Amino acid sequence: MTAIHVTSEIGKLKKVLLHRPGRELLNLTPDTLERLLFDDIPFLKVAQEEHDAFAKILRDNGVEVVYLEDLMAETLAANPGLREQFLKQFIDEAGIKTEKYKKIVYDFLNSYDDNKELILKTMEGINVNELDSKLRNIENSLVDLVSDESNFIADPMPNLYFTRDPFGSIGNGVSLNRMYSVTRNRETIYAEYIFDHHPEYKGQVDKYFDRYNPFHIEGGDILNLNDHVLAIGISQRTQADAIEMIAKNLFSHKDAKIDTILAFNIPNSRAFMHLDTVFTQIDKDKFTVHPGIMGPLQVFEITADPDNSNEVLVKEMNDKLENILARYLGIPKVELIMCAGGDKIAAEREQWNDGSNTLCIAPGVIVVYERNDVTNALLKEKGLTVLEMPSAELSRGRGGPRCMSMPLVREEVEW
Ligand SMILES: NC(=[NH2+])NCCC[C@H](N)C(=O)O
Repeated sequence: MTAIHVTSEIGKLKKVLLHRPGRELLNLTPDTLERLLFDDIPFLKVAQEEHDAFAKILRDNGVEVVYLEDLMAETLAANPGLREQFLKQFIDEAGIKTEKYKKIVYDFLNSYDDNKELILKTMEGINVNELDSKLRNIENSLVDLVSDESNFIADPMPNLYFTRDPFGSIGNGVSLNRMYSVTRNRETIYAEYIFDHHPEYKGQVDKYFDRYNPFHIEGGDILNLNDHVLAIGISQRTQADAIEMIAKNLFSHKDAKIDTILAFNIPNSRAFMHLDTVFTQIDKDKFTVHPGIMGPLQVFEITADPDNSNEVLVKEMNDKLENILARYLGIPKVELIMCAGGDKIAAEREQWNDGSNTLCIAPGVIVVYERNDVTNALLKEKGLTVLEMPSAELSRGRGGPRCMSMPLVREEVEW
């Protein structure tokens, strides 16, 4: 079996990557919420219970659940020399500038013997008070003290439980993303180490995009329609330039099967930050859609330029969304199911709480947030198997079941 294998949004899910929300959520404060992309502070204990319920639904349905923190700890355990390199890179990317502080933080982190504890600490963030005893003997550094907006010498990474975004599985490879925000860009370091050094992934995973590229793209915008067509959102998080770049990389890669990308231009707003907040596939011929995007949505087809491998051909599709999807999926008809049935207020409320953001674990079988009862009732009426998870606290981070999961292996779909 290949380490990564994802050629659809709906094929039976075999293996998925999650991150159980941890102490990083305890380091959110009212002043940092906006910068750290949260709308409120979740109650950690309940958020963890909800997340465990999510993992249980997946396991009960035959999915192997692996955790980011475990893969990363295994990566360090398998490569004893790597800890030093990882810590130095982590410290640099946390924005710690002076040699003195670098050394203090390095020693502090390196004192964690257990690899998993170390990884969880890097995720949690480091408050300057934790280093106090070590700082007592040195002068404070003006550079580090004035450049820090909070007491954190390394910021927490509270968005890590949205494992959908730092990389995206495409066929047997990945897009290792450069993120839109400073706070989330640090998250991709874990995927970089896992794909480069974890015994199961090293040398097995092609990279179609790299975190050091100049343009940003996030996994919530990347949807695998089938083994040769991707949909990618042009959104707050994903730039058109990044899509052209990944298109060229995919079209020229000898092992990648993707020959067409549909770029969905969606309005740039907090509520619609990624394509998957307004649009997910739930069955071979069914998608959930937020009615708010139907007017402004533009779809572009991107294909290889047969005359010039450095260029791509781009064409605007002037047709109804359901017709475009049916054509590229090669099926007669597609049904779009509107969030909350299209009622304006209910649709806006439920979309805000990720009513359109479903995780499909087999054709017609989806995991959803329980709170979106109007949309969920409609999905049941349409014949879907709807697996509901609790969501009072997790939803405060503005992401749903699809955002909280990264499929690593799915079965092929018989179209
Ligand atoms: N794939 C998604 N829709 N992810 C949602 C991520 C939410 C997160 N707070 C952010 O702003 O980045």
